[in-house]
Amino acid sequence: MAQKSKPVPDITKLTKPKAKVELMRLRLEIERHDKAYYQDDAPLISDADYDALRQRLEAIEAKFPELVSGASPSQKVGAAPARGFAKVTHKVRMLSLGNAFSDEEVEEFLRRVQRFLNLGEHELPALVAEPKIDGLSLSLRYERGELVRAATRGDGFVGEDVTANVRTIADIPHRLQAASIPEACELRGEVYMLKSDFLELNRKQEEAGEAPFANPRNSAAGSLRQKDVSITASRPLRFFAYAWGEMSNYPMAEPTQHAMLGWLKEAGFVVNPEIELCRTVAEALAFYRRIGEQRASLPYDIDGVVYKVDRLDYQSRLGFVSRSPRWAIAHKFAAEQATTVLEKIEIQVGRTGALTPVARLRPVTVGGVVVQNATLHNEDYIKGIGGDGQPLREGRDIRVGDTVIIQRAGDVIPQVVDVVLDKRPDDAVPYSFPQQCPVCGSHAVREEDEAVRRCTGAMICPAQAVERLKHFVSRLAFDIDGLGEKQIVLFHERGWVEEPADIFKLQQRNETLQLERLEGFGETSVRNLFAAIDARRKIELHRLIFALGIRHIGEGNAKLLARHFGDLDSFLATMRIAAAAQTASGNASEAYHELLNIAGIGEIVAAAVVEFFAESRNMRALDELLKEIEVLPAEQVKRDSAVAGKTVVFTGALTKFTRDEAKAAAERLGAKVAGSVSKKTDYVVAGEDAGSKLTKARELGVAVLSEDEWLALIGNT
Ligand SMILES: NC(=O)c1ccc[n+]([C@@H]2O[C@H](COP(=O)([O-])OP(=O)(O)OC[C@H]3O[C@@H](n4cnc5c(N)ncnc54)[C@H](O)[C@@H]3O)[C@@H](O)[C@H]2O)c1
Ligand SMILES: [Zn+2]
Repeated sequence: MAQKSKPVPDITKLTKPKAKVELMRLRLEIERHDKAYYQDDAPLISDADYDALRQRLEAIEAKFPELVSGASPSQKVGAAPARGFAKVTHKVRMLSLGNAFSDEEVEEFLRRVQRFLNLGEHELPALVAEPKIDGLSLSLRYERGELVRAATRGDGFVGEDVTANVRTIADIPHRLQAASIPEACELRGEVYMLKSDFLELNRKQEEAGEAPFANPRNSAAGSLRQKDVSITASRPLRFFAYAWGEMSNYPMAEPTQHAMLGWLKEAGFVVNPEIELCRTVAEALAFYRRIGEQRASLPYDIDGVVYKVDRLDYQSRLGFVSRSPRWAIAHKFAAEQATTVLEKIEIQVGRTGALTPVARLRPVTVGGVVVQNATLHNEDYIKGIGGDGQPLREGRDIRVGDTVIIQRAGDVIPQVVDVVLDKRPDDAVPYSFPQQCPVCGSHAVREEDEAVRRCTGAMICPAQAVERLKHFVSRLAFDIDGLGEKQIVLFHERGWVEEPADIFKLQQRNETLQLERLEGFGETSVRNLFAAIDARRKIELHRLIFALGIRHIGEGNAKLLARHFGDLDSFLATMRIAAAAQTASGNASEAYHELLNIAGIGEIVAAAVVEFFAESRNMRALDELLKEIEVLPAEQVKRDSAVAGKTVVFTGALTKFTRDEAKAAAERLGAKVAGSVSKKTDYVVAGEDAGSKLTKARELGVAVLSEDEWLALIGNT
């Protein structure tokens, strides 16, 4: 069923120049999705939509083979290793797999194999049929039986070094067990996560306020590719072994795919228990159907079946073409779909204020699972507009009462993919997306080029409250000793702190609240907490601005605003004028232009600031807060200091001051503090054990100062 159709040029009518342009467009789009999927573990589209892009590219290349270049996605595997990982060059390249979507394509694959090997029409090579696990492939190098290195596939040539992470996976032996062990071997397979473990992990992620993963595959990839190994260790990763790369010698006289699987098991690996050796195409296809029926009830996600020629001598004769072996093929499953009625559209407000539409469905079974809710992504998706502004579903919109097609494709979260127009009730009306947050009533806005509409009630929206309050007390904001995330969650749960001003009213209300009665809060700690809160009743302007939780206002922008306006009154006065002049089509006030003219503040940031102040609910909460605190004017930057206008990088362990102090002092003197060394850097201040930044500074000839030299330079000895 066509789930998505864009007005893309018809392939049969493409001229060569047009095809060239279209190939370029597809290549860029596929590369963008490859990066999101392989490097960031956060796909932007479903696998089915991604596969459709690739199929289109391949169809055009088949028509114009002379346009195939080495840069085409049809010639490449995965994506280059992400930054931050050491690189490992694979001794034997790691490949992808060709795809078959029908029985005919599988039969065609076998005929190709027979022709290539010069076999007779009835001489069918045996095939090993394996479930295609939806995880990420991993290569494990063993020397004299010891695990020495583990790497991801990367772009097939070079992968990411994940040795330390892999040592935390129980399914992967540190030492091989088998009777016969090659001197050196590289064993391969799939890292994956059980569906149940994935759901549990996502539940915990949500509780901790982290973004949930889209599906078990991304969750496994994201968990393995962690710089902090203890995070990997805490994730329930598993591994199926099914392949190998370099083998100094085979552990058996007549190696075959199935014998090697037996040996992998003997060596201590988990081998998938469903795998079967098939003698005929009929047997292979029967395996595909059986596994297809079991798919929903298997504890892990699979997206097809892989058939591999069993004899290894055949495998090596067959070799590979561009990105996949000739001796294997992946027979993919269709996405699981079902039809049901959309009963209601509800809007959920996320912790960051994003309004997400969710379809409430008449319950229906999709691939063995009862589905009652499905995502509708965003406002445009409901209207029938895609991320690129082009029509989706030929422009069909989605309405309450519609009969809809829903799909689960590798993704655990089902989605509504299409509408059956013939069944649309006569009285169905286009859905109108709320312009107000359903939780707090604040106006909700969409930024230019953003699909998401967000609640602007940053200071008061209950859906966002906990996140905002945590932000309010965070280190760069109010930074109150003894009032961390844990206490905020607790106070919020009890209804004691709903908005920032409440924090400053705790002491006054304590006769009724009686904080000292809470577990873990003695009299002393409560007294200390109140003292710490009092100490923050005087706060610098930039900390206050940062603490408000305005979208796009991080520490840097908060400082720009604070320095520009100098004190709270002039900041607020300008904001009020700008907010009053805010209209749907823009803002013509001088106040808004003043904001825009601040170096470093762009349109998106300026608009977000004004939206915040245009919401009266925020203003009320801010006024409440201001009754409790005194805001100190911004320290004026010295323009005549020795380091004014210079760019400084601090590196290594500093002993005379903390990083934050160093940064604040430098900025007060008009210097810019950067995170990395470049030609534009004026000074590198190196503490103890300074590493690559120091090396880079020397290479580039940037002045390197000790802490004392720095203090002397800024006249602070
Ligand atoms: N949604 C997106 O944006 C997006 C982007 C990129 C890729 N993808 C998805 O990723 C997949 C393409 O990735 P690919 O190039 O790795 O190809 P592939 O997943 O189709 O096939 C190759 C991979 O299959 C895996 N595999 C699992 N079980 C196996 C077995 N028993 N034997 C051999 N291999 C087995 C291996 O990891 C191997 O690398 C597609 O499903 C595609 O939809 C999605
Ligand atoms: Zn809200």
